[in-house]
Amino acid sequence: MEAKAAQMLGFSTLIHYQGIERQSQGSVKLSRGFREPQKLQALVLQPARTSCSLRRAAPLEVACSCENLPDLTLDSRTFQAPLDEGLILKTKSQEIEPYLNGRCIYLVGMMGSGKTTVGKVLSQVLSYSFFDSDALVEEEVGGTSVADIFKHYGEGFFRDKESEVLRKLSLMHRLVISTGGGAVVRPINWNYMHKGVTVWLDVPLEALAQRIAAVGTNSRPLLHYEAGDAYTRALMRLSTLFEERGEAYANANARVSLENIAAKLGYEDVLALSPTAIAIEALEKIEGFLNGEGGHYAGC
Ligand SMILES: Nc1ncnc2c1ncn2[C@@H]1O[C@H](COP(=O)(O)OP(=O)(O)OP(=O)(O)O)[C@@H](O)[C@H]1O
Ligand SMILES: O=C(O)C1=C[C@@H](O)[C@@H](O)[C@H](O)C1
Repeated sequence: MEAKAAQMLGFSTLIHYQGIERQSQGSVKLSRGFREPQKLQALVLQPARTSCSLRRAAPLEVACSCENLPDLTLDSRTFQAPLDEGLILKTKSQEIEPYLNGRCIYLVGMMGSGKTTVGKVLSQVLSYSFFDSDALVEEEVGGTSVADIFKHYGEGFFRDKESEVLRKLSLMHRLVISTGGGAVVRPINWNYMHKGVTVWLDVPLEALAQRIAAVGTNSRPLLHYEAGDAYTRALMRLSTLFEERGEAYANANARVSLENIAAKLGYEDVLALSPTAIAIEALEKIEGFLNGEGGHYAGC
């Protein structure tokens, strides 16, 4: 099945993870089976803990170490595998979709963590509908923006509306929901969200601050205080919020750490990760959760 998948994805070579030695970041040594440097378009397969899983091929520097051949290091750019993330995403979503049984996916995470961006990708690939709970609150309050709701009615009023929106959503199926960054603070909201599968997008605060500084804080009232440049302001406020909420996010069924994805794929900067790469990781983590639920899902 793995060979078929590699062929389907257009890779000429399939390398099992056990057959390579990691040299340094982004570089591997092929320990057997490669007699000479070849023009590889390699798919590296790394068995996931719970089921076989297609790993994205990171840029590879290939070194040959067969008998009679000196180790050779080849230019990683020459051997960078084409990355059909879209196809991997589709394959993974088709694998797990039946086991979700229509349960909704709730994305939780700090402001700017990508819940909306990644949520839309997930909803599309799972053929689910997408909802943003902040947008639903705005509708409930006659089209008033979140910033104006905070300003005119206060945070408590907003939180009540948010809980009401989550209660209504918990009665529905086949939705991906981007929740408000603070939805995790009220225990009652977890009662609603745990009707589905909850996924925490865990993004380093510095990266969040960079994203938020780029778009401004006007629509994010809880970030709209401190003096200083936009990045420092956002970082200070995010740090305080995260101290209050870190534990609450950890209630989610699955944690998607952008730092972990970046390390796996050989990126130095989490901001370089595409929404698709993050969505693939989210599906893999959801798969892990479904596996742990009591053997309902055995993967491939
Ligand atoms: N993987 C990504 N690559 C590039 N830009 C991204 C990525 N994820 C999110 N962004 C950008 O970061 C900003 C915040 O993302 P998004 O609105 O999806 O986050 P959010 O978690 O829904 O935020 P909030 O809770 O504040 O509504 C947006 O400008 C979005 O385009
Ligand atoms: O982190 C938060 O508390 C918030 C995040 C946004 O999504 C909005 O729900 C609102 O601005 C509050």
